[in-house]
Amino acid sequence: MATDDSVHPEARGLEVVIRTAPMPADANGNGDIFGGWILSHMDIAAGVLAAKRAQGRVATVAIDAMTFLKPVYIGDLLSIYGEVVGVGRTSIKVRLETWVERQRRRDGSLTARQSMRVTEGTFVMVAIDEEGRPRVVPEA
Ligand SMILES: CCCCCCCCCCCCCCCC(=O)SCCNC(=O)CCNC(=O)[C@H](O)C(C)(C)COP(=O)(O)OP(=O)(O)OC[C@H]1O[C@@H](n2cnc3c(N)ncnc32)[C@H](O)[C@@H]1OP(=O)(O)O
Repeated sequence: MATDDSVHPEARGLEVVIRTAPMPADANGNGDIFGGWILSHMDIAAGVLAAKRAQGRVATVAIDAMTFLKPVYIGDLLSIYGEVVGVGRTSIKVRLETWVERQRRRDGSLTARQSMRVTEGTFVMVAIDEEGRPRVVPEA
């Protein structure tokens, strides 16, 4: 996946997996959105894409190259885009980008609408069976 900040993922044909709006309860002590909140949504997004590809249950085994590029503010509209970038015997690699649409500054005052990439990361998901053991990813 290209990581050119100037090219929106929708223009690159990536699908939005999760779209949500962070709330004041999701903020950290600085008033920005807690990284763990964003990460948990990315984990779910990776799970959705991997579960579709695996045609069933998956578990996260590793998160690689996770980068928080810019803070997320209360009032942002947050969208997670992603795609499957690799399939092993039992594992599926999903690359994700989180983007926000912003109309308010950190202090809540209105600003011109902006769109920016705020995180990126690669999640390794494993297809698992009913007992939680790795299973072979079926042919696409
Ligand atoms: C039809 C559907 C509609 C869709 C609609 C459903 C939507 C539904 C969405 C729900 C979305 C929720 C998504 C949340 C997902 C969690 O939050 S899961 C919770 C957190 N994760 C866990 O608790 C997992 C704990 N770990 C484990 O249980 C075991 O380690 C695992 C994952 C089963 C793997 O078992 P293992 O014996 O270690 O397996 P092993 O054979 O050594 O390795 C398996 C594969 O992983 C790779 N691997 C292992 N370790 C690593 C590592 N550190 N780095 C990279 N790769 C690794 C191996 O190379 C291998 O890959 P392949 O070569 O086979 O491709």
